[in-house]
Amino acid sequence: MSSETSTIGDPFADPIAEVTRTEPITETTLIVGRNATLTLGTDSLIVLDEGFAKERGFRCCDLLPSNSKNTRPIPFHNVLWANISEPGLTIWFAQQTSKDFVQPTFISYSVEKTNSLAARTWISKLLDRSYSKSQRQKRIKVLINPFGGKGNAQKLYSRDIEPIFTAAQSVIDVERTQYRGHAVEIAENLDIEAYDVVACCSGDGLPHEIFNGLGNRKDARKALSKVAIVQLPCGTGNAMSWNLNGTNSPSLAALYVVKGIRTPLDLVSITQTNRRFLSFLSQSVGIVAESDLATEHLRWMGENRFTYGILVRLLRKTVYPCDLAVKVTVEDKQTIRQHYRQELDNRELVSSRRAQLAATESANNGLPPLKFGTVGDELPEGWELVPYDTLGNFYAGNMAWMAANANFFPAALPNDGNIDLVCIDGHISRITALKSIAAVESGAFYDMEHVSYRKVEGFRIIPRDQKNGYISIDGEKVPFEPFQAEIHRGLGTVLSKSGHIYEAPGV
Ligand SMILES: Nc1ncnc2c1ncn2[C@@H]1O[C@H](COP(=O)(O)OP(=O)(O)OP(=O)(O)O)[C@@H](O)[C@H]1O
Repeated sequence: MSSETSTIGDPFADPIAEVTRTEPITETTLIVGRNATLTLGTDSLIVLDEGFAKERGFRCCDLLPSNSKNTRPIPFHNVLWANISEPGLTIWFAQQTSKDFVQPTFISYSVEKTNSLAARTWISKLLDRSYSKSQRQKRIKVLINPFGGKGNAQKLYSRDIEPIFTAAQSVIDVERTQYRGHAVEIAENLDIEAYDVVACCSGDGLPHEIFNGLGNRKDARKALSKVAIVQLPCGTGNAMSWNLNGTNSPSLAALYVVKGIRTPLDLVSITQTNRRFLSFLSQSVGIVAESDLATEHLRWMGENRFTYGILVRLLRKTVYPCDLAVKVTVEDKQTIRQHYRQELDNRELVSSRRAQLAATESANNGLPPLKFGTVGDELPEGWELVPYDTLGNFYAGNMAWMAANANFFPAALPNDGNIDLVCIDGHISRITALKSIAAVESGAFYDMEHVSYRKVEGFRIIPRDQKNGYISIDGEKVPFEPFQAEIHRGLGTVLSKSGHIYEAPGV
């Protein structure tokens, strides 16, 4: 285990020291055997081996792209582990065999006894460069939903994911979920001192359950800040993996978990009747919820069932009347764009990306108190219920991509303390409606005049004049009843590629 994992004292301190290693690296080249050297380059380990030309002395699957006859680069990002033992020095790395697939392999060289101290020092520098800010040898609780997606999560785990974790010397503990809601119970009872990560081999359903299980605990805030929740995409909806790692490939996602940077994630409290629960992805009322949840009978259509559901409703000009009160933080698109662009260069520390705790609150407390109360309370001061008689689409997002190619919330940020809210009137022309669908994919959606896009801290929505309808929270159906939402800045923790933005194209 890396020596950087100590969190003694402040339970909200990130276990990964937020330091940039600036020590000068004087010895970057290691001579291995008579005819080979290993050099730490700018982004890659450069393997120079006279034997490559003859294909001798290089004990690996040997499918690396070749720079020259004798030289092969291995990007630091792909280096999983390195060690020295009796036979010599071995470096494990994830080898890209196609655009969407990596698999672990290794190179191995003998090292002279007299050179072993230098080799150990060199390995330590190699691992520093390969892991940078990411924690090494993460302790991972793996959850597999045997029924996720097409029911092949177990197969994907064994074939694509586990070998990467093992080669990276991760400490793994695997459990299969047995029934709906099982992951909530697992998170409620998890020994949070024993794990750094909960990795869900599933769609977006299991991460939703884990956030909620941790949120139900007496030490919710500590648990949510200590344990990072990640998705290894094995479901039908894999929005979490798309947003945080830009991929739907289980093996690439596994590599990103190994190299992931701890990132605080805003979470949203939802109150409905007497219940309070957490949402990490989206809340929708109307067309999006209905197109997803009311088309279960069309599962045979695959991903097209959602588009089909939307088209049918758009052509019928379906409306979803409601009363809506919103606590807006940024109203106009140009200011939102500036807000987003500022974040691109923001290298703020993990600790300051979480909401500050009031001095009186203990780190071990449960969920933060609700600033705006519950849906059953009087409207908070300054909020006003506005009737929306012809609302067509109410869609609130905490992440950008809602599915592959569905970048509904291009200005969404992991921890800016805002929910992005899109509202569209249901009486727009059919042509405009159809253009909007195409625009979501092309990226032109945000700037369309009829698309209202706001950043908000909370909202209350009261559907009316409809007997039955659909409300979707993170893709899960909840009762068709009024609900209120409120954001908590950086309450949760995930691992991401960048550490501060989503992988979807922004604004
Ligand atoms: N063994 C199980 N039997 C039945 N349901 C389960 C089991 N394990 C997990 N679940 C439930 O499956 C649901 C969907 O999970 P997940 O998101 O992983 O899959 P998905 O393929 O994206 O599914 P969906 O398309 O239904 O959202 C979750 O609500 C979870 O509680």
